[in-house]
Amino acid sequence: MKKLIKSTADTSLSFEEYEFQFRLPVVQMGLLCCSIIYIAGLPIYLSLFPEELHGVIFWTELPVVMLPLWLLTFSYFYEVPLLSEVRSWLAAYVYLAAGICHAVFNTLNHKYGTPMVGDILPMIFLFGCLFCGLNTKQAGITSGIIFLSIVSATLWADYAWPIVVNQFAQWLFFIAVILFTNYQSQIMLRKVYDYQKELKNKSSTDSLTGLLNRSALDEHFAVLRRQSVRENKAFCLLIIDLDYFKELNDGHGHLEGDQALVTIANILQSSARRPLDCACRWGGDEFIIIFYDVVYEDISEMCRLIKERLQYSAINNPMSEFNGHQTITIGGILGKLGHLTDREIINLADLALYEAKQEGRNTHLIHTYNTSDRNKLNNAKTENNLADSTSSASESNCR
Ligand SMILES: Nc1nc2c(ncn2[C@@H]2O[C@H](COP(=O)(O)OP(=O)(O)OP(=O)(O)O)[C@@H](O)[C@H]2O)c(=O)[nH]1
Repeated sequence: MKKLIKSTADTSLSFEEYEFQFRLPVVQMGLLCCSIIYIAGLPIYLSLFPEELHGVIFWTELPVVMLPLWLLTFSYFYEVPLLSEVRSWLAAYVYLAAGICHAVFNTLNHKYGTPMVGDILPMIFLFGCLFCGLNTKQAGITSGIIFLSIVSATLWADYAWPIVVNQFAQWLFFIAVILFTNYQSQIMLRKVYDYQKELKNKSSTDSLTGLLNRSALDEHFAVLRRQSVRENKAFCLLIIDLDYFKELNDGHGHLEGDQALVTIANILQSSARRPLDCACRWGGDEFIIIFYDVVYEDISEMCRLIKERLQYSAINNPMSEFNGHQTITIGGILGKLGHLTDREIINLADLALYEAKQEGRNTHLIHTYNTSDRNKLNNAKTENNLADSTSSASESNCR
């Protein structure tokens, strides 16, 4: 059996999971205390009222409250196969059962002189609403039912009115304070969660283009490589470099240069659509895009589409030989790359980019990687470009 994670909550989780992780130590402590009190109280109670070993109170509380409580406590310390929703409903049930048993038995005690069961209700309220991590709605409904059972039992027991009023005021006070605290803690957690998420987004994206930055790419790489090894699937990493970008900056100014970077970033972002695909700004005028579970033909077509879309966006570059349009050069590596390091994969793509630049701009070159030889690149495939058959400059670039 594996112990439940106790580390600080992580914002990649959903809010419900985050809340569960965050409250876990408090819930565990609350449940442990309640379980110990029930266990420790048992011999004391039985030594005071030995006849109860055959009595209704003991034999009702044991299966109805104590065993579920111990099971619940156990499930919060160890990863037993309980769905989190089932665990939450079990908590609501234990709270209800403990509260109703308390109301009924204390009333029986008053009316018929049965043995006392101890005044632990305030603690039960605490454990049910706060420590068991019931959400505010569950806590409100269960507390309301317990309160009604106390009202009915107290009225049925014919307590004197001042006692009844005093008791109701106490329970109402407890319920109000605890529900309010529960609600506030939920709101506070939500704010912390949103804030952490925003911080994480800011620290993982490039402020100019909104694409992932290098550190986010590292995280993505780790997931991607694991998945690629597990599923024995290929993926492709492309490095995209703007051609003569320095000249665009010099000719049209840095603001226009920035706009060109945003345009290409948008094109790349909309090309990486599946969950394990990702687009990232690698730095300066270089971008990385990853496609998971693809074959050479898909990638080749994707490169063609990206270049075509860039051409339609009509960014002008004074140095361009292609109708004055800004162009890009792409180098990539495709294969079952999961066993390589991030650095090795990027170096292989960089090598392809370098070779593509040597051939001339506005091209793409994708190497395919053979897993049988880590040091050898096979089947180098060079492709060409820009499908601008009307441009003589483009034609001269075809190989
Ligand atoms: N506008 C703008 N320019 C940037 C940014 N980051 C880097 N650059 C510029 O990008 C240019 C990159 O120049 P180089 O690495 O020489 O590349 P290049 O001019 O595209 O030449 P080739 O890649 O060989 O075609 C430099 O002039 C940088 O100043 C940015 O965030 N905004």
